[in-house]
Amino acid sequence: MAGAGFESLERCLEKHLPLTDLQEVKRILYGKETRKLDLPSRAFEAASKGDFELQGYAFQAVAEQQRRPRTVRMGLVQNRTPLPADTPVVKQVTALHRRIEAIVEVAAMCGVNIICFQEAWTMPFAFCTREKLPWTEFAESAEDGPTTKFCQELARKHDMVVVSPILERDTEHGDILWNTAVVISNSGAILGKTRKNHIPRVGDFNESTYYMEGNLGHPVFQTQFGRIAVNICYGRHHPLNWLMYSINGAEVIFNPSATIGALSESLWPIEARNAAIANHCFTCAINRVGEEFFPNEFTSGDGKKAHRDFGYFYGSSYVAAPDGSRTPGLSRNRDGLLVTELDLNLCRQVNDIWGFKMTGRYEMYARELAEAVQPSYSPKIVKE
Ligand SMILES: NC(=O)NCCC(=O)O
Repeated sequence: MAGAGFESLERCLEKHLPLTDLQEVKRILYGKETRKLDLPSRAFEAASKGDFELQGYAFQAVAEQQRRPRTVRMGLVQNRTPLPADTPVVKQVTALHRRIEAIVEVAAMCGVNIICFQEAWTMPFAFCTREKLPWTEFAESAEDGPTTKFCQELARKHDMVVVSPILERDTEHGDILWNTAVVISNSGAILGKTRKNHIPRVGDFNESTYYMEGNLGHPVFQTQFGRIAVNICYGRHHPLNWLMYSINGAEVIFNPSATIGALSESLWPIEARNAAIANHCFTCAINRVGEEFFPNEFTSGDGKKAHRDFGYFYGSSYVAAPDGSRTPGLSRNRDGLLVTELDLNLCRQVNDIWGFKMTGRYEMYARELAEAVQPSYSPKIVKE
């Protein structure tokens, strides 16, 4: 399994393929080419000084007669946890706030309107350990926790919508924990929150030890820069989850994630991209980077020896468009900011061409699914 040594699929192709082959391979693998964004040189300088990657691409839509282009810029952030997992909790959170603050400064230089961080961005991904303390101490109120306050400051300062996926402690409902994304308007007001609907029970992703499936449905947030939704990590394996955000009107669906190479790397380029195609919307797939080590050994329930690491988080964050095109990914081994310019008019344009909403036969599936979930249901298998 490749670790930090393998930088990215794109670099590998660029290194080994002759230019004409590369163009054809990219056309087939990535769809219509995304234009490189002309970002300010001071942004690249700041990124280089801050030791993170900066890439920018634009998706284009056709000019329409009756609608002006709805051009917005998204920022996707992927990062390592800067301090070891056994550092005191507040120090870790503060270090992550400082790291993100620096990246958001660069996003602001690049004119980003909406920024999204990775899943549970204020903490190491400690759910593999199945231990409660100190990990549950990373949980915060979505409404007035220190991280939400920090993000409100960022939003006001930079006139930017901030999507902040955190471990939430809901003090109004028995102090229970949730895997939540807080959506903060560019005014600094909290627009609302949304919760992870599908909880993994796979490999070391022992997340059901900590929280349950979300109970807020599929909210879509109307921001000044378009309608957005958040499908957190493992939710990307569930096509109906994407569909419901889309049915509620999402034009852009973020997928803040934490996933490792051994489990999902070959699925990663497909799932969010397929969701963009199937739902006539943009999707933004974000993954964390690097390795995380925990103080106590844990087993993975696979008969192998106990260990202290989670595996390799492979970054590779990218954006996919409704026409099936996608940006190259950020690297597998560095912190990064991916800036993308989208014309949201592309969603309706592709809908008019492919018509998946029109041909989706949702009433047929609603009826059949309603029958299929009844305990008395038996599969309709035709036998000789
Ligand atoms: N964080 C999370 O849900 N990870 C599950 C693994 C995956 O979906 O790739």
